[in-house]
Amino acid sequence: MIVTRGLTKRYGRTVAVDAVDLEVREGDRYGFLGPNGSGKTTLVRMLLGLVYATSGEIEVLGQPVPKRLADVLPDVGALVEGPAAYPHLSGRRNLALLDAAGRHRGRRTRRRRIEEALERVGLAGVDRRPVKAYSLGMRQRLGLAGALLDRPRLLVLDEPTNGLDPQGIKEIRELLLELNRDGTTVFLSSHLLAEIEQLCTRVGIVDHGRLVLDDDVATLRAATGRVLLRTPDPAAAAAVLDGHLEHRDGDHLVVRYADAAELNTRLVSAGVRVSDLRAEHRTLEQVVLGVTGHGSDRFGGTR
Ligand SMILES: Nc1ncnc2c1ncn2[C@@H]1O[C@H](COP(=O)(O)OP(=O)(O)OP(=O)(O)O)[C@@H](O)[C@H]1O
Repeated sequence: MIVTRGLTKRYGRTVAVDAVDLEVREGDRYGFLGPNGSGKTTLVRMLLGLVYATSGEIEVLGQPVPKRLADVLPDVGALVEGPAAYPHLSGRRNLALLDAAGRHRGRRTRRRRIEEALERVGLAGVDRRPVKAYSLGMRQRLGLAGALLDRPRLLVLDEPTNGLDPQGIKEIRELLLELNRDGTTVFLSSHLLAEIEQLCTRVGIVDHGRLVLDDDVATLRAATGRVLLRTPDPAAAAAVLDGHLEHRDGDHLVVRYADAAELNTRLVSAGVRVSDLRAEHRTLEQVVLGVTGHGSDRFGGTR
């Protein structure tokens, strides 16, 4: 759906995007994660032909960009850096103009397309007030509605939840999940770890313009081989688990054990009561820390 090879963008001495090889496959929910200033917006703009690369290649939907941009754009819904809209017109009017400018579709069905798009982004009840009276969150939703008018195969979204409150973020996440279930590939950039962790199937981590990691979220979050255990009988548990015990703090035990279910059986058969037991998984934050040395202070783990 998206392939880049050696994609580079320089602004004078600043290398905003540095030799990025990216591959987004059909059906992915791909999160492009990086701290502010790491080059996310520049890369997104290059994908959409808004900025020319200094060097490297881009393919979107199998076509070279920017060469075949006109063929590609009708199938791509995009939202970059705060959506543009005519501030003195209503949201519906803005969508009508966008729809008219898009690929040739019947005027008679325009109203339905607009109402459907507004409905999907939670703006169905919006009145006639001009966009300049909208909150940032409403503008963001309107931008998304615009990106959905064409029922795109691919959505490219730069920080789509910027300016939204937690409820708004959740709604956008659910919307993107639903669109993805219906077959839309989603590529989004974000500096929010939690957002990527909750939404994405794949993650690319960018730091100072370089792609430092690109993998399935499930692989990154694989079990560590340790089990976190809580028991009212810690001494008895420690005796049973001789050789496997890594750490003990009161009734909390950290055990090196590959199979959590088997460990549970072993404890219970030995008469050790278990109040909590779970396989430990790496968090995305630990993964990010491992490859960049930066934690959620730079990545915005929470809002
Ligand atoms: N038009 C430009 N002219 C000069 N430098 C630029 C330009 N656009 C971006 N840069 C520089 O390129 C680097 C990457 O910027 P970019 O906006 O792509 O990062 P980002 O990860 O999207 O950050 P943010 O989340 O803050 O938007 C930064 O150092 C920025 O200052």
